[in-house]
Amino acid sequence: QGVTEEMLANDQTMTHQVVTNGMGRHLQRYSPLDIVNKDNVKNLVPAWAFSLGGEKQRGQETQPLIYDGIMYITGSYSRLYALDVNTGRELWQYDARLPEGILPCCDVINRGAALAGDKVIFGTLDARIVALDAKTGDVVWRDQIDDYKAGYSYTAAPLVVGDLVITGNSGGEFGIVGTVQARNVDNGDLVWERPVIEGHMGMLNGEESTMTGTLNATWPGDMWKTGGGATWLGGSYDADTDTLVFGTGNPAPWNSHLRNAGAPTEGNTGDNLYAASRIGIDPATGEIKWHYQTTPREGWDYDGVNEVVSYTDRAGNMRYATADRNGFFYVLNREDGAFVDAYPFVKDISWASDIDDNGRPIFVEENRPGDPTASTDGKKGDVVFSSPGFLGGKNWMPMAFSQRTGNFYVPSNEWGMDIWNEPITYKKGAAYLGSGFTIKPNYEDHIGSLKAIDPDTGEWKWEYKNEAPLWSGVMTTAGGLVFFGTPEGEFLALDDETGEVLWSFQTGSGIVGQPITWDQDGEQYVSVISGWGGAVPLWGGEVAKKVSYLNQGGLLWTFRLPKELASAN
Ligand SMILES: O=C(O)c1cc(C(=O)O)c2c(n1)C(=O)C(=O)c1cc(C(=O)O)[nH]c1-2
Repeated sequence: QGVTEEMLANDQTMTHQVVTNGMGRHLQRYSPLDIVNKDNVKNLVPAWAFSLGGEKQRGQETQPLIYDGIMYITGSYSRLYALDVNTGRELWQYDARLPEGILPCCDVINRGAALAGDKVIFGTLDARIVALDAKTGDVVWRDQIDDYKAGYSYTAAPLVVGDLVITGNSGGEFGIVGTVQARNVDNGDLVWERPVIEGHMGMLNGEESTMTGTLNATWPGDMWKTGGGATWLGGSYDADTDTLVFGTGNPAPWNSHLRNAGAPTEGNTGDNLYAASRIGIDPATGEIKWHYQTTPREGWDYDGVNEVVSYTDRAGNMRYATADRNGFFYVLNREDGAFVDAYPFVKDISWASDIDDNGRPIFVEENRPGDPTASTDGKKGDVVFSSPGFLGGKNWMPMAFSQRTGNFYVPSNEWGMDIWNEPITYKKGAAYLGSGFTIKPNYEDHIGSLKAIDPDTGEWKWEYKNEAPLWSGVMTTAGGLVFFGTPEGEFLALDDETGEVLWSFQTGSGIVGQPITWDQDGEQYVSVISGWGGAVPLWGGEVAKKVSYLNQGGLLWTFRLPKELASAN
């Protein structure tokens, strides 16, 4: 029988296993375990470590899953490993053996697998989805999400809801079209496909389905055909409203003047729906139920993919929270995705002065990169400094919510960029940006900034500064702890009320993975993968130079609090 729908639904409270990404479908990354607490966390010790081995040590972003004595992790270059959770020994591994010519934009990473019944399912950089027998690693079924030669790839953890496995796609830098696909989890048959760019037709049970919105209302000419909006971080399922929630990436190309977004015209807003948005989807049909666009008229690569966490606020309202690339932390209504409030979560936002009462940004027009056609040679538009930089006030690394404090713990970065636009035309499989950029730190002593944020008021309760940009997931526990890692290799536990460092461990490489915790035989365990990589070393420019001393790696660390040390001082 294996992993059931009931287990997926109750993952947050079934603390002896971890069967969902996000440690529960609400994506709170909050564990009710308090065996490890503020007093005894200093006694946490390594239980075992596992090396992913070989030369393929890069960007390890996985969140481990645990079921029936087995830990499942994915590794760089589309590999999946099953480990004995007691010893860390490898049981089996699957290597997707990627073809030449894959086009991932932002390193050869993977963020994790999904469990369903007796299968473990993951997506690969050549835009395939593979279902394996969870006990043996044998392939049960395999399917193609899209054409890797056109720039499609896949990096997210798939999502399982009932008898469907649901995936997004990557490739926004190549003018692909963002879609969400639902397959039958038993055999991989496509049930529906939902493009998220206006104008494209969807599919339902093999038939063409309704169009996503009104053709051309927000895009000029036929720019929508290669309009981007990659759904590259995957999504989540809100069972309380029976809604799939997916974020969509930047519209393509980056040069906003080619999409009417620079200067909207009569009858064409240049908002470029549904890029840079969050969308609610009906899991039965793939129809869009609601959308909220975080960055209309996008022009800075502010993908709208960041995770949407479901929670209940202090007044008892059902809310979503999401911390966007654009530097604003948004609160939405879970019933209909409607805008409730927005606050800055980084210090120096310069592209917009605020978000108005309708949830629309108040643009600072002079901080939009200029139109190259207005320049003397037509080749380079005006250079502007915008903050945050294109890698975002926060990128993909997930924040956590604490049911104990009611606060969010947001891994953010304080940086800006010089950015300019250039002419570009679409060519299959070629980068489709029409922009150039240089990321710049906003402060001498830190870029990374973990903030405890009260979602009701937007107040920052405390801030932990880190020299390098933060790129790891965050986890909170009922023991009053906030776990996360740094590119410098430290795995840290902070006090959730003060931000004080209570424990740290040097893992040997930069941490860009996502921690989990579970319990077994009355003891609490914590795991995280270490292995520097992802977008920062590739695209960070000046910042990449600053962190070029950091070593690659690939080690899964598991820590434990031995019973005899739980009460010791
Ligand atoms: O538009 C896209 O399709 C797309 C995909 C990905 C990805 O799949 O990793 C990233 C981005 N964009 C992106 O903009 C970005 O900053 C980024 C960072 C990372 C990473 O893993 O460190 N991936 C991606």
